[in-house]
Amino acid sequence: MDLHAEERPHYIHIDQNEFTYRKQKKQKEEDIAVCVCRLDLTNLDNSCGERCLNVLTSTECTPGYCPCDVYCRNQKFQRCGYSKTKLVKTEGRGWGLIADENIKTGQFIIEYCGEVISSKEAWRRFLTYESQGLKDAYIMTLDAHEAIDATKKGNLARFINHSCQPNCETRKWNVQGEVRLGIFAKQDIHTGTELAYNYNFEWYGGAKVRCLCGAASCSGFLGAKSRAFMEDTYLWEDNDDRYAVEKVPLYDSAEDEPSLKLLKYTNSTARDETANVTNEQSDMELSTGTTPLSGSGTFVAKSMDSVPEALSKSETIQEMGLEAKDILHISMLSRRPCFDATGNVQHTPGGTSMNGSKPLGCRKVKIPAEKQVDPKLVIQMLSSKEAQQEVLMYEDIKLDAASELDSLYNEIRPVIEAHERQTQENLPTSLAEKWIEASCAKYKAEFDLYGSIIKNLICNLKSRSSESKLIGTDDMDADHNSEVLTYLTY
Ligand SMILES: C[S@@+](CC[C@H](N)C(=O)[O-])C[C@H]1O[C@@H](n2cnc3c(N)ncnc32)[C@H](O)[C@@H]1O
Repeated sequence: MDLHAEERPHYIHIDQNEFTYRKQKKQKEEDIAVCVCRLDLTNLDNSCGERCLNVLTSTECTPGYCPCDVYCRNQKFQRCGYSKTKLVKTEGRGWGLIADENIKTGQFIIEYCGEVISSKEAWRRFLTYESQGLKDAYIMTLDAHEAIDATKKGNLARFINHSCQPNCETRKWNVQGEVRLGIFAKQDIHTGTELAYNYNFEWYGGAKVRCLCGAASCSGFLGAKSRAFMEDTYLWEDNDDRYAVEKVPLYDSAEDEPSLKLLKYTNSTARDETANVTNEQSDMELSTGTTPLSGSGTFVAKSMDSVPEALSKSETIQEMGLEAKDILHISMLSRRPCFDATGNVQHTPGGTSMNGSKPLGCRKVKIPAEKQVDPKLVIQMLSSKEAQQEVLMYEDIKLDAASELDSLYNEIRPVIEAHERQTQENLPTSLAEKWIEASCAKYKAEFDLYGSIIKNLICNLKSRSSESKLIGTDDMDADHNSEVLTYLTY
């Protein structure tokens, strides 16, 4: 570092996160993800490269368990495999970090290290630092429950400044059971270029810092989309039209984040094709933003980790007419098991981005009604005993699968409650696997039941119409057939 000693910023350098409010997790052997890469000493570039199953799910290989052994290239966080960077003094933005080599798109630059603390503690520290007059803020969100504070202890990543048009981004990786925050290149970066990422969503820095990034699309403030910005009741400076209320950007998490529409479970009649839901309370959404609750009936959670937090909002859930297990069920089944490119947490819901959408709660949502088929009624329409027995058998299997899933939920409940008390234990992989298996079994049972109903109704229809042609009772069967056809249309 080309700095005079007296100018050097004061902080304690650490290479690994420190755990001050809880113990670091010890990964259980059964939870270690082992990839299927093959060590090829003649081509070491293949050792846990971009096609490694762990790399694809943003999980680092665990030393001693990777088939590529010491040649594994997927342990960059653990081995501090950083890009070369240099600390420099910027104009107006304090210290900053520049690239000290050419960096390629997607390249890991550095881990954001600091003290891992609870979100509650993060807010407490943020207010304390602010009251102490600390100008620079160094607390970043890790997940829905935790943050990293690099104010007193950290590494060079703490010097990376914010830009509204950044060349870097944050991504979360799973390293031996802990989530870790890394800074990655969003584009090719030439040596000597300042590194910057967008602090939005992740930053505990308040709304009072004017952004000097100089980008044409600059939002005016640091963390303009952060929770702090939205909640802060700061009195704007007089005669400064950058602080004019109408110029303060409105935050709509749906514009930036993938979201998942949760369909409300309805007991609507089979003839209801769709329901146009304008009632705000019927519009429920899981998205990946950090804002906890925005708008009545809108439910925003950050990640799989947030589901339990989401569940604790029991009032909202009751308003929605949803049971906690329904939410867990839907969210668990709709996750992609990887981190997304925008740096959001692993296992984000795989919904679509909703650019240009109206503010939440005002949108009209077309929700298809769930159609109910009663197998007992279907059985009455079937003339063959075998057909009736087959449908009954599949119905039994479906009921068993549903009750298996319900009882498994009771096993998962303590983990959810632990999350709510913030003494969090992650859901053990074995239990998560059981849940997925039980969910799949239930879907298969439903598929088999409805498949059997369709097949037997069609056979019934065909045999009745050929019989009635033979004995001339076409009209008598017309009513019955139209009833069957109604069911088949469902
Ligand atoms: C994580 S620190 C970055 C390193 C900091 N510049 C330093 O000297 O230690 C975040 C602080 O840097 C400053 N900063 C970062 N990006 C900025 C920007 N685009 N405009 C103005 N200030 C910025 C703000 O004071 C912010 O609280």
